[in-house]
Amino acid sequence: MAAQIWGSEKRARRRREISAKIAQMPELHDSKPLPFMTREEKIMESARKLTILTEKMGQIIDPTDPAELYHLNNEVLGLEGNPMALHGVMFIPALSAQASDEQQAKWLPRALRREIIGTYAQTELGHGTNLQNLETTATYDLATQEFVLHTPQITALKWWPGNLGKSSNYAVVVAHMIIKAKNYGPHPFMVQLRDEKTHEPLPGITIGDIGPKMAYNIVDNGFLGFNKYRIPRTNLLMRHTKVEADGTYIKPPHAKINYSAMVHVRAYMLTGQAIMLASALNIATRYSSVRRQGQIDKSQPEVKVLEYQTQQHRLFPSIARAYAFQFAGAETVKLYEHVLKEMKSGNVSLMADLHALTSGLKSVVTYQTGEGIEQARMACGGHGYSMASYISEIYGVAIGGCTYEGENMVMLLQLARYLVKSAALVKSGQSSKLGPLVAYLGVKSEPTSLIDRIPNSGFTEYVKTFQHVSKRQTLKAADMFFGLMEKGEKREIAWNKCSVELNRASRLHTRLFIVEAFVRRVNEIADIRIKEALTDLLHLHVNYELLDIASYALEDGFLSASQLDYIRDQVYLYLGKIRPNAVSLLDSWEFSDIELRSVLGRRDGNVYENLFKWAKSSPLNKTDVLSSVTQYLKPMMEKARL
Ligand SMILES: CCCCCCCC/C=C\CCCCCCCCCCC/C=C/C(=O)SCCNC(=O)CCNC(=O)[C@H](O)C(C)(C)COP(=O)(O)OP(=O)(O)OC[C@H]1O[C@@H](n2cnc3c(N)ncnc32)[C@H](O)[C@@H]1OP(=O)(O)O
Ligand SMILES: Cc1cc2nc3c(=O)[nH]c(=O)nc-3n(C[C@H](O)[C@H](O)[C@H](O)COP(=O)(O)OP(=O)(O)OC[C@H]3O[C@@H](n4cnc5c(N)ncnc54)[C@H](O)[C@@H]3O)c2cc1C
Repeated sequence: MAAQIWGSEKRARRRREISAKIAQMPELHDSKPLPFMTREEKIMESARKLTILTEKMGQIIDPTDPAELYHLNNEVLGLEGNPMALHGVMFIPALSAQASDEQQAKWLPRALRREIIGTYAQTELGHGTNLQNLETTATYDLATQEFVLHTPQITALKWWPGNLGKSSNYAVVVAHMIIKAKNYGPHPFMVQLRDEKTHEPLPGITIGDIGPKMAYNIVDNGFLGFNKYRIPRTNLLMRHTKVEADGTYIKPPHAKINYSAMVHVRAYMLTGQAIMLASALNIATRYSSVRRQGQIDKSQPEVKVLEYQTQQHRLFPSIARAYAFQFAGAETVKLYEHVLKEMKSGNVSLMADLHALTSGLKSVVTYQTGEGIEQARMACGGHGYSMASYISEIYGVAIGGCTYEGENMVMLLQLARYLVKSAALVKSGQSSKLGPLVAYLGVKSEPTSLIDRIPNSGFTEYVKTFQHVSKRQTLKAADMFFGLMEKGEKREIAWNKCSVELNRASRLHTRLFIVEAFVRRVNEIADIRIKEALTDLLHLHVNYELLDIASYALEDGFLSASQLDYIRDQVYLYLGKIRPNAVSLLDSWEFSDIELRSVLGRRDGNVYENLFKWAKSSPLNKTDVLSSVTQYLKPMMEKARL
């Protein structure tokens, strides 16, 4: 099963080897539990480990393999980030995709050797979503052949970029490029922020940390202002766009090609979210098979809480989602790598499809991951609320994904633009022009669903039902939009009035893609036992998901009330079938105790003893009487007693 999850036997084996090596290297372990550290201590601890990794990484992993890097990162540095998180996740990808060969030769080897640390500085205090209204300017000075970076007012301060505040000395900065008074829109520039020897901010740069956040507190998300700060013309990233010395602008082959670093993260973060969901579920499911509370049959001893159907219903559909996200994420990464290669050689024809797909997936996956992790926390009762479970930290980190790389509603609306264009093709009789991901929009469906009507139909009827609801909602939302425009509404006003319906269409389309990716994967599996276990999980997935969106299929009679009862019964049936495999389905992800960082989710199940040990190690317990008591509470009580 690990081979299915991680993509191959070799990958699963490599993960095990890497975990085993890390287990033998105490210098790479947390020196104490992260929840007991202050933010400064955590940052220090993380930087300490990063420097060891820089020295020893080659002995542990193949540093050119992103999957191995990511595993190393999760084991050693953990989910809460590190002082170089953005360096690997966005700075290097931005340079790789957007810098010319000459620029890459100059900067990439230095970045890869970690001579410099970089980040991606785009969002500002006043604008994150609406990139056209970013306010930082890069004005070309023809006389000196330099760009002058400037922050005209407080809302133009860069705000949020990870590791910008304290760690990075370089950044890819996105600014509006102005040449001879003409604004060419946001463009990426390579900018040195700090002196390479002293690490002091360079003159003309204001920089710092934005303060503690809901989670990710090892990352120094920062602010950045420029006061007429000059950089050479050749620091504009010029793989696709060029500015000649005389100010001539050569436009890129696609207007949004400079957004590739964002698409990179949107594509890669899906499996990251799956890992966080599976981690939280692994903790909750293991604990649920240790925790005994109450009886189902009063004549029997107390049961493991995992025996309760409500507990299974809380956890198991999310186990199915974690697998589904992992499989859909793996497909998306492959597609992204393919499109990136094509883009580099000038073929930009697949960019719109990739953008639509990653926008929808990013939104649905982060939202459902958040839901699943929060349910996992609640499923652990009181101990889930303790930082000893570590689930709240996983939740805080995962939920950030709903906002970064494009706020979820906004990204769903991006996919909706693509769906509405596709609907227009269907309506004008041009269904043959639909791309493969939306081809179903042009296919006439049966009048009613055949779920439970055709024996041994596998998942086909389920997929058709998802297709039906997705198609119907897309066409309905598009009709609403076109109808408003026909009545004379301006395009943008009409769009806003339909946006809730449009986003519903985007979610349904994305959920269909996720179901299809799960079905594709299960169909490929040769090993009978693995196929059986995953088929059970897929049964739970399709029935649970369909029940969740049933109103869309009920309102036009595509599904009947009796079919709905059948679907509900199937959910209960598969909860029971999955129960014996539940812990194994999560243990198969092979998270080590080092990586999980959870007292509740320990592999050995020795929860109570270790919870007590953990509590005793709290800094508050170093002394029996705290100074808050001697200084305030004790005098108060004494005064009251007089
Ligand atoms: C030991 C060391 C360990 C290191 C480990 C490294 C290992 C790495 C491996 C794995 C990585 C794992 C990843 C895990 C990650 C977690 C880390 C967390 C880091 C978090 C970092 C966060 C960073 C950020 O948030 S950066 C800032 C992101 N900001 C946004 O996303 C802004 C959102 N807004 C937008 O994108 C745009 O404004 C917009 C799309 C909403 C609108 O754009 P605009 O230009 O205004 O558009 P408009 O003129 O209206 O035109 C719209 C048309 O353009 C089309 N379009 C838009 N975008 C694209 C695109 N990208 N591609 C193609 N087409 C695009 C759009 O469809 C419209 O087309 P139409 O035809 O007109 O409909
Ligand atoms: C943990 C974290 C890490 C980050 N890292 C980085 C980084 O490294 N580099 C970087 O540059 N940035 C980074 N960001 C910033 C992030 O990319 C932005 O916060 C994000 O893109 C959302 O933009 P915003 O904050 O402007 O939200 P807003 O756009 O102000 O969103 C507020 C509300 O308005 C709604 N809204 C906005 N526009 C529309 C619209 N057109 N239609 C409908 N609704 C709309 C949204 O849906 C939301 O409900 C990070 C953010 C976080 C939380």
